Amino acid sequence: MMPPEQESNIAPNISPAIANRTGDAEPVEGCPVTNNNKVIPSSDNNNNNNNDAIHDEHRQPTTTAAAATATRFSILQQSLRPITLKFEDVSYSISFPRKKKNGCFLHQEPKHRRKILSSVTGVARPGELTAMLGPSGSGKTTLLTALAGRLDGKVSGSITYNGRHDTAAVKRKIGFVSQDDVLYPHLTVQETLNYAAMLRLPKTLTKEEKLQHADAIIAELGLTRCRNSPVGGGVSIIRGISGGERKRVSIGLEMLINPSLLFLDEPTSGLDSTTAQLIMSVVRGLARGGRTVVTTIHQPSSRLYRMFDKVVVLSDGQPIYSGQSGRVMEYLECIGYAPAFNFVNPADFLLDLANGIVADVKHDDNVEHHEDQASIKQSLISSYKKNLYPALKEEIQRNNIDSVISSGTPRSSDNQWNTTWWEQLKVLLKRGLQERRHESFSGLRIFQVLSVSILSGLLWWHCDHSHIQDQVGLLFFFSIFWGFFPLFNAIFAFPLERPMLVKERSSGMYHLSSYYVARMLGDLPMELVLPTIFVSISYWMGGLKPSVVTFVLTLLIMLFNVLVSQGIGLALGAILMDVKQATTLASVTMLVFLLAGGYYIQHMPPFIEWLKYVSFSHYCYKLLVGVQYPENDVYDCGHGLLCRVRDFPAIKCLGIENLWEDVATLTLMLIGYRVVAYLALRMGQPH
Ligand SMILES: Nc1ncnc2c1ncn2[C@@H]1O[C@H](COP(=O)(O)OP(=O)(O)OP(=O)(O)O)[C@@H](O)[C@H]1O
Repeated sequence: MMPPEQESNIAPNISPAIANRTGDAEPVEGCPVTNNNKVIPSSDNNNNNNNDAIHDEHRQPTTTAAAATATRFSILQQSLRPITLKFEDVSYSISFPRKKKNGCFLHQEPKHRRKILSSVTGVARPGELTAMLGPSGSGKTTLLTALAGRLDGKVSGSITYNGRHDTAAVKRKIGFVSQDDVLYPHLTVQETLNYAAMLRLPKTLTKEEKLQHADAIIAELGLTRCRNSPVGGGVSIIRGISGGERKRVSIGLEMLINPSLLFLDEPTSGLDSTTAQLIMSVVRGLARGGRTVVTTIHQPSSRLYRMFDKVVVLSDGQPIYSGQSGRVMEYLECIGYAPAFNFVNPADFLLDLANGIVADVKHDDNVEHHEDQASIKQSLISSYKKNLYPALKEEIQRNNIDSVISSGTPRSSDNQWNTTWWEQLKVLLKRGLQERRHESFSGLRIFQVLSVSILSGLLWWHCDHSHIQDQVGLLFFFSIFWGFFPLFNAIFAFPLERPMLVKERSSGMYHLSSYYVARMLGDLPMELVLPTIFVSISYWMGGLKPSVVTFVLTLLIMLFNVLVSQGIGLALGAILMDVKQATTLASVTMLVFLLAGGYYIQHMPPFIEWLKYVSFSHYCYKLLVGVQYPENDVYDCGHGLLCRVRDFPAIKCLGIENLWEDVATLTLMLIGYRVVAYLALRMGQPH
């Protein structure tokens, strides 16, 4: 292992041979292919040089790209810190509740455990591209997520980064490209990378340098042509850039920080072979730049397979090979699984074997061959344990000593946020407003509010002051409509943004509090403008008190109501993180609040009367009525008599006494629900 000062001076484009400085493992008796320590220049690997250039017809002239790349490297070169990833006996299980029969568990334990990963061992070094192969469901994604320190639940075994177990110290040096592209669909490619650059690049860089860096990535990934197109996709399936371009944007987001350790989950899934080749060339170029790159891949072509330096092959969560990609066939031949043809794609051959299929295996009379799939898999697992595992362990043990000596203490900058809290808030707010501008002021929403306000204005058209019952009906409608509407909008906020939040928080991009405040502030324009339009129309059409002061107070109460209702929606969404469940619960809650609001039932049985005290609609309704009908307000109650409005039965039983108490209760609710939403988010997110 290199001394630290030597490590940190590795230029981004160092050769893998320089990056790999480790001792040689002893060959294990029986099979010669056990040297996992070096990138061996096999004929396969030599061919890879042809792939280093990115063949992209959409790329900018090389001079632009080269200049941009030079800028990028000069800005971030010092942040590249080679990381050796070692994983030893990594195992992972999940537990499921057992099915009940006649109310009883079939087995003694109420849960059963399923092993997903079993004792996976390997090493990935700077400059190397390591691929995880295996059939679908073999545990590749689980292993990748565990290695990136992002797997929920307990992972047994040891995972170290330069000999250290602590992911927090290297969190911001790790890039993770998930299988599904988690991107904002309405932002353009340029905006996506610009905002990420503003959040992820160190505060030592100026805004211009950050944007310049984003430009360089766009050029380098051949995204210049589509830089101003929306990313697309998402739940509403917006038409945007192609799947391959979207994948490149995802990779670009991770390239921005010049990660020392890059994980990619099936970066080529669903892409044509040329685009897959292009993406893997980019990935390989990143590895050759001194990064440690680990990727899962489903069914690589032989061209792609040749790009890998190492492979880890899984079968039902158990490793059957872990080592040099170029020597896998030699190893398989040695353990009696020689291919029947000369030109076989090693990846196909490996996947067949991992599935327990030996159709393409040369028949050798001297070697005993199992027929059933389970025995074949078992035989491969046993061979791995006998031939490869001891050498891997020995290599890890030997290098552990070097790593501890060479890794030194983590840099203080590794644990710091890249940007200040205020900067995060500003960028997140701007990004949120830009992303949600369509949904916030969509024509449909405006139409919805306008039509309901005009309809209610017509229904209550110039309602006479003596028709108290009708007027309080309009006020109650105000409080209920603007209780439902913002609540159901707010419910979607966190469940829909969860994947993005988890992804960005896992990368240490921002404080949860800055995100939370930005999200709340970002929603305000829509939450406040629409009710203002509504009240302005319905109030005057409905013939409520023609006083500007009363109108303004009514509007303020409505806006207050909207904020409280939004808080409940945010809290329900954050607690349940499931739109369907949250919507169901919200409907029940609002129904209860509506019934207990004080309009429909004036004399509730005492044992259930408490419901009205938790209903924000009740307080809002009381305030609206209190403002509309001051203490000494009178109405014509027949026979030429004038009666006090507050003595009207529907108002009297509301018990309007001290309106400030209602304001205080609503304020408590306003703060309380938001605190609950924040705490629920915090508990469900990476810290
Ligand atoms: N949280 C979970 N709950 C239930 N099953 C899980 C969970 N996580 C993983 N599994 C199961 O573990 C196995 C491995 O899953 P994983 O996603 O790692 O496989 P994979 O090799 O990446 O598959 P693919 O190539 O299809 O993406 C699968 O059978 C999957 O169903």
